Amino acid sequence: MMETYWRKGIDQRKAIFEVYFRKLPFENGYAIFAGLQRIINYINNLHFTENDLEYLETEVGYNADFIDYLRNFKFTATLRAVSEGEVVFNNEPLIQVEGPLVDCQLVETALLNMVNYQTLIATKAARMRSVVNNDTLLEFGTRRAQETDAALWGTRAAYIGGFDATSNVRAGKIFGIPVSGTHAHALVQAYRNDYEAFKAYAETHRDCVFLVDTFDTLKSGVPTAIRVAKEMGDKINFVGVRIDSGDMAYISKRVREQLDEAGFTDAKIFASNDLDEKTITNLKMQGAKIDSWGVGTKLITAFDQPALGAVYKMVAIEDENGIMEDTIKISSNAEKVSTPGKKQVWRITRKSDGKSEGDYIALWDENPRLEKELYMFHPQYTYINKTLQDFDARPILQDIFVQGKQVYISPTIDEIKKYAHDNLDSLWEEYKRDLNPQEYPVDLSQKCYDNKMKIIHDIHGKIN
Ligand SMILES: Nc1ncnc2c1ncn2[C@@H]1O[C@H](COP(=O)(O)OP(=O)(O)OP(=O)(O)O)[C@@H](O)[C@H]1O
Ligand SMILES: O=P(O)(O)OC[C@H]1O[C@H](OP(=O)(O)OP(=O)(O)O)[C@H](O)[C@@H]1O
Ligand SMILES: O=C(O)c1cccnc1
Repeated sequence: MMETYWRKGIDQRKAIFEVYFRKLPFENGYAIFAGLQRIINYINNLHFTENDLEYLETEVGYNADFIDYLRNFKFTATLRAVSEGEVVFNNEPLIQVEGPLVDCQLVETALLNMVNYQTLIATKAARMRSVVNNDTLLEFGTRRAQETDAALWGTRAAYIGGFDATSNVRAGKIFGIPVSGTHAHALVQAYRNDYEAFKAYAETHRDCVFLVDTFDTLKSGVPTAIRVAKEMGDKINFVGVRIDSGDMAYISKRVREQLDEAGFTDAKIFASNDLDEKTITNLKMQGAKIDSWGVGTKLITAFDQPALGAVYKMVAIEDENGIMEDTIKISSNAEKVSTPGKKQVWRITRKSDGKSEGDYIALWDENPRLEKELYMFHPQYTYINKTLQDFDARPILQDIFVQGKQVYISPTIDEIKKYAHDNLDSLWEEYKRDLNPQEYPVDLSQKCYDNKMKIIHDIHGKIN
């Protein structure tokens, strides 16, 4: 496509594309946006190396003149995005790329790749956070992730979404995420009995969590952990024990009793084994005495919904006279019809308590802050509507790159995590429950809606 645009002389025409997804993942009421930092790294490093060019010329078969064009390629578009940790919804622009058509086109798949995966994992993590309240959540997924890149960036997204720490030390190093972990069954198997294994571990570690289910949790694992903790006394910090199999409600209650009877009332019980938000909720309902949850496979692979369907759609293009024209993709499926025009997403909240009223998607030249009253209506079922007074409107798309230059200063990972947490606070509980949440209003301004209808009408007229 780049070559076509270039040979036909439209590569430098101005275009605008927007990224959005049509359906919230996991039947959740919201998503947590993540992926921007990787996009920033990608755009900052976007160029064709001599090695790339040689491959494109000799193996893929591009002509030398196009190869020269690619050699000189520099990303000069403007990219706007919502912040990482922002609570976001379906059918609203999350990223907007505005600039030469060829630049916008090149980045499509990379942007979608990064946003789709990381937003999915941050959202899954937030669902888990919502069911554990203040318990500790540990990310244990690297061994099951779809390869090492996903483990790293998935861990970062999980931390943004509400996990406390990770067993991926590289992710800890690169992103500044706390690292935490226990030990595996192999350590106990290497010594062939719990006592020698725990003792060896205790002699080489200060903070100790013993894995107690290798042979028999209640008859050997826990009593042995207690014995070693007593023998080592102040030489170690006996953090607790981990259980990784069996009926975790029943076992955790018995483990709690054993620890308490031995005087270790502060010792924590860690649990792992195929956990997700459903199992955790169920274990809590059964009164399981678990303080820390180690979650791997079902988090890092977004097990129950392994893909978020974000798309990249052109919303405006410069015509041969240099005039920007809004453009649309029409479909017989109403959900798949794109919304034309360059847009901003305004988060509307009540002035009195900062609580969410909905998102208001308006054309770029509109400013709902100037309105005394805001009329909001459902973009499909237009009879569902409300008129607001005393509202605040916050534009959530912000400049990240302006004409190819980064203007955005990335927050720290802990600022992003806190942002996600605070953002969720402004959302009503009805949108946050993990089962059958209310639909959050994502509405079009009247002008944006009329523009879309007019363009659909004009196109149908032309075809007919
Ligand atoms: N009380 C419980 N209520 C509901 N689910 C539970 C309960 N206890 C454990 N589970 C879940 O049931 C599943 C048990 O899986 P599975 O039978 O493979 O494990 P296991 O036999 O206990 O251990 P192993 O990993 O050694 O095979 C896990 O997903 C676990 O999280
Ligand atoms: O269950 P997950 O949520 O993926 O959490 C990570 C799992 O990884 C480890 O198991 P391991 O790879 O040793 O295999 P196991 O299932 O046989 O214990 C650990 O003991 C957890 O059970
Ligand atoms: O116990 C742990 O620390 C652990 C287990 C599995 C995967 N990652 C970490």
